[in-house]
Amino acid sequence: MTFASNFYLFQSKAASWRDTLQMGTDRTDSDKVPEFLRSELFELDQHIKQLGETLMEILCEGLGVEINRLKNMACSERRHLAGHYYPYFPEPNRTVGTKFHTDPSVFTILLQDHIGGLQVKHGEDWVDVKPLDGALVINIGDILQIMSNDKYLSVEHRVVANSFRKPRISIAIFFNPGNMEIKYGPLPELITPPLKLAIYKQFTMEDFMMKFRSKGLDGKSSLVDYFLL
Ligand SMILES: O=C(O)CCC(=O)C(=O)O
Ligand SMILES: [Fe+2]
Repeated sequence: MTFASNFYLFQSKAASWRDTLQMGTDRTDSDKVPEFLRSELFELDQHIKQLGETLMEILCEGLGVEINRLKNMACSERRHLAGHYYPYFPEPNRTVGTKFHTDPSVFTILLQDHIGGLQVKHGEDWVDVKPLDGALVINIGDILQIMSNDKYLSVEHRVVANSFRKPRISIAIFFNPGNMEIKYGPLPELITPPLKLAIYKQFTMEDFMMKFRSKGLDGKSSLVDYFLL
């Protein structure tokens, strides 16, 4: 479990105006998770896992691959929660809530409250993702972009600094692959030369995490670019 107010506070040009509490929700038995919230977190995680796996089936259907393909590659096995708290900031043009980035995950399930501030890049424009009561936002992440060989593209997004007089709260749950032994990359059944060639190389999650840590939270993925063939 970690608590931080920036991705890399000392390397970033601007500090993100937020505090973030992060924890792996697939390891709620760990003594790193305070005992008083272990059972609630476990219950939340069961629901999230089920929802994530249903989404994976739908995404596999969209790709035209066997519906359990992503699940069988352990894509629902690592679940990581980030609880963000964006305090009121009186000069919203001077910094951001969360700098623009794509999520490195397979995908992310995001719950935002009614304050708003999340934006996605559409062409050259930033478009507000307006809060909708009871709705969850699903962000495609870099790993799914690579596994789908660019059929699904990871979404560039950011959060503007919160100029409302109340704090904004959001909860993101990242789904990450959990198998450290196998290689990830474009699913072979999507590659049918000479018409469809693989765009990315195969890599282990260790390679991927090493690259992610060295890159930081910075713009549209040099992370996916790094794995281009
Ligand atoms: O706070 C939000 O709405 C988005 C947070 C986010 O993009 C992230 O945690 O990766
Ligand atoms: Fe994100």
